[in-house]
Amino acid sequence: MTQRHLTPARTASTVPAIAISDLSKRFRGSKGETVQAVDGIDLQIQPGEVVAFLGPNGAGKTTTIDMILGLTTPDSGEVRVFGRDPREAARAGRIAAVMQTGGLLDDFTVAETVSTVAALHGRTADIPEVMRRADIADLGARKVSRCSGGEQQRLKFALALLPDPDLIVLDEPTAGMDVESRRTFWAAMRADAQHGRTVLFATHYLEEADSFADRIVMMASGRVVADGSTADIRARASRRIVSAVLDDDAVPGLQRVFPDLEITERRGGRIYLSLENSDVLARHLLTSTRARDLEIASHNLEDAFVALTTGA
Ligand SMILES: Nc1ncnc2c1ncn2[C@@H]1O[C@H](COP(=O)(O)OP(=O)(O)OP(=O)(O)O)[C@@H](O)[C@H]1O
Repeated sequence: MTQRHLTPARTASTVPAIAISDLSKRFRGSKGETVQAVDGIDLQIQPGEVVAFLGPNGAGKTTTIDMILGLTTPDSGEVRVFGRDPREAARAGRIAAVMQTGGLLDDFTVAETVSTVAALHGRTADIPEVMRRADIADLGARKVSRCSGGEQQRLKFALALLPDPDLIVLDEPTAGMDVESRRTFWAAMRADAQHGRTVLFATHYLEEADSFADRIVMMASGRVVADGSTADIRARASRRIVSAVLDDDAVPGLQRVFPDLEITERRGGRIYLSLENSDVLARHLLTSTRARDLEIASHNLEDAFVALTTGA
């Protein structure tokens, strides 16, 4: 008997898992106004990366994900998934999604749900392994309606694994779950990603992005406001913020001296600045500019997130 097994390790490929160029999408708001949900983003995700899309409500994460899945058509720009049109990639079983809501039938048991979808994909031989990977092997007899939110999401994760996709996209898969369920969900997902599957997930939780992603892409107001390895973003977040009362006309000079300088905020005549070496910046401000009332404050991850995503 021939059986297809879930691929244990994927071969490296030079084609990006996701290639997004100058992607935009507008909607008509409830009062007839134009909402620029996604505003010209560029992004490449390589095979095997585990990437978190992090951003506040309305940042454009879901709209971007919908375009990656081929559920929404861009107004302009392009999305390619493994070099193909997203719908073609989905038809070829290369991409699967775990969405926040919907998609399950309450009256089915967990096992019935998995077998029905497995039959559709011709993958019934993989059922035990998929259930084990999604950590639902002990829940087979339970009705979907009796499963907790976390168990239902793990079931959806199992269904997403059935076509053995190269890319899994999860849109806030743990929204509303308690800490323990979130941990179990991500442990299952993380173990699976170690086999080389590419994973893109949207989340509001910094801590989740930090624990489970190799790379964080922060979105705000339809734009990518930060993109780096989890370690980079953490380093940026742990930078100190130097603030001072400073005349506006001194700012261009500062930017010439420190090309990497970030202006994180201007409030009440005070300017808030971030540079990798805050000592050098503070010394320069005090000795070479008319800056006064200088303060240096440390920046936690939450503050960094707010500073980066408010587009300051
Ligand atoms: N179908 C639609 N019609 C009108 N406006 C929409 C539609 N879909 C999204 N928007 C708007 O586009 C913007 C981006 O929404 P999107 O859902 O992509 O953000 P998000 O980052 O996923 O937010 P959340 O974390 O709340 O899910 C928001 O202002 C939203 O109200």
